[in-house]
Amino acid sequence: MSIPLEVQPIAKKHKQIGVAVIWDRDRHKILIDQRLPQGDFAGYWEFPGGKLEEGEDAIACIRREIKEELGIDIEVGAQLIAVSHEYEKFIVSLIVHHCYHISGEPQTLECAQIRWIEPSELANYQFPEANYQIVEALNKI
Ligand SMILES: Nc1nc2c([nH]c(=O)n2[C@H]2C[C@H](O)[C@@H](COP(=O)(O)OP(=O)(O)OP(=O)(O)O)O2)c(=O)[nH]1
Ligand SMILES: [Mg+2]
Repeated sequence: MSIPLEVQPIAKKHKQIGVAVIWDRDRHKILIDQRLPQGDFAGYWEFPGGKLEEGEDAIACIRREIKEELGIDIEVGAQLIAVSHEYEKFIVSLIVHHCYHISGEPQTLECAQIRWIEPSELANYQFPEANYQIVEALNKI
């Protein structure tokens, strides 16, 4: 027997996101950006990154997204953490890597603003809920 259409649960979209914790040359500060004033999580702070494309792994995704969003070249290093979180409308898996700034001045190509901060300052910024495990992992370093 089939379930009537109106009572079938709607599967939430699952987004796989490559995320960069970019360390400055002295490896003391990390880069965070503020999302644009429209769209999902408008005005929240985040670590730059975006959706994995077909056939791409997290490392290639992060390198591409950082070039697109900030216009800089980075070295993608070891994974810090992978976090999955269910939001009201979708599920995200964030694959987070330590990254190192190689060259170029970060530009606000797809975000409202950019800041270099010390990990201990993360508590002063509003991040999406999925980020709290990332912040915790960074505070343990
Ligand atoms: N880049 C990034 N995304 C994050 C973080 N935390 C978090 O929950 N996300 C979520 C918000 C978004 O739903 C998704 C990635 O955002 P995005 O702006 O790069 O891509 P998107 O999924 O909004 O793109 P689109 O559907 O509008 O095409 O991951 C984070 O620290 N960085
Ligand atoms: Mg993005």
